[in-house]
Amino acid sequence: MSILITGVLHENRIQDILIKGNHIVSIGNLAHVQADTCIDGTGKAILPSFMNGHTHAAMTLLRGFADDMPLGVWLKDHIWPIEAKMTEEDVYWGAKFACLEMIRTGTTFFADMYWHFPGTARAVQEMGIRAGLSAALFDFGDKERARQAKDQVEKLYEKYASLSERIIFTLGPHAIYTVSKDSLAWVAEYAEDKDLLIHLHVSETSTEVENCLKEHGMRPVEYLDSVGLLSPRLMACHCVWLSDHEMDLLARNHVQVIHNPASNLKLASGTFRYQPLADRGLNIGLGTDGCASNNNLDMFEEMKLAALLAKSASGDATVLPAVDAFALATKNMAAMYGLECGEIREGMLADCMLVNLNHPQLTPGHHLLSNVVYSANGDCVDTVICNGRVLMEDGVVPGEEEITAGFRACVDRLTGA
Ligand SMILES: CSC[C@H]1O[C@@H](n2cnc3c(O)ncnc32)[C@H](O)[C@@H]1O
Ligand SMILES: [Zn+2]
Repeated sequence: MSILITGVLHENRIQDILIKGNHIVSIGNLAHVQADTCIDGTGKAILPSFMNGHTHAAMTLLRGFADDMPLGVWLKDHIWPIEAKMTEEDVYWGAKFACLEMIRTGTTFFADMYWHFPGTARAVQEMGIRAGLSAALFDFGDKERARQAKDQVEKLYEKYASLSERIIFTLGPHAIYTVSKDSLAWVAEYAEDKDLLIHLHVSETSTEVENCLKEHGMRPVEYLDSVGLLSPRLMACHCVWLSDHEMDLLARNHVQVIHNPASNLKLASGTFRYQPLADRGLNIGLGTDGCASNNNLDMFEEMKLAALLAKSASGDATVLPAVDAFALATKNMAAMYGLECGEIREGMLADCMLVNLNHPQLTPGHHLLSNVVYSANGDCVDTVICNGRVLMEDGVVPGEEEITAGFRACVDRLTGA
């Protein structure tokens, strides 16, 4: 199958783009080329689609369910009790609805950590999107729970590690306060053995640091180092409360960091220090976190918040310029997952979006990436392609009504409405 996008803005020039199979094969004047599908790119710009580095997709079910409280209370008193009632079917519809929102707002990859892994995997398969799905692991220090959790991870690995070219299987130990030292060490070994990435919440709140100091006599990143978890395999989410020594440890071990600006702000977790981490050469990506702490999956908003926070935290308006904020959501994430996407170039995977240049928030067009980062939102996205397949054209995602109905039915059942 081939797709020809004609007359689209790419790197300040009007060009044609040819996609064959799942790759971008040619960029230039392609007036002579025939393709199975033709998309008129007039008045549009092509950009790499976004990659959401940390979310819990099915938490769309809990959007607006518990707001305006700190992480500990939010998780223990509100989120975990209702999550305990969720079925695989709920997670499937929650994740499908999340995929719909992501596609509509220009995202074609998400890194997920959630319960009922098969539900999310099924949604990803059906929606045509790409994902890094982590097998969640919790044991709360209980030996029997740890045994069961590891068993479950191994079973999921057997079934999903090579199931689909669009799913990357990863490990998801939740956090140092919910996973025992033995299980964290097991995760490090298993990841090495099976060549897997690890997705973990790290140093999200000051309480996490205080408790770690009390229990282990060291700070969270030092503790992770002692357990053997620091390596380029680790995608450390949040990373809000880091000492200089912890930043050095992350850099020395080439750990990858995911910034979650909206969630950190909403839960008042603290301020991510972008510049000191960037100065150390760390690869930094961007994520929304789940819909119960954001409360949407729009990566445009996330880029803007990341840029504004970095400037404010450093007192320097030159920090995290638009082009770098865009990289957080695209090519930095692609590097993290070893995917050849995140840029529009010949030979790259055909994961891309067309934005509507006539949208007021992209007008006037002095500088496209400035507009994309500081002005636009998901509403500016017109067309989305993932792995060479059109998932949305002219703002239409096929099957949207059915997905919304299935999703609403789950929310009603879950909340007894
Ligand atoms: C094992 S499934 C993931 C688990 O994480 C919870 N969660 C969502 N957002 C956060 C956050 O910001 N910090 C810690 N844990 C979070 C989610 O509700 C699931 O229970
Ligand atoms: Zn999270």
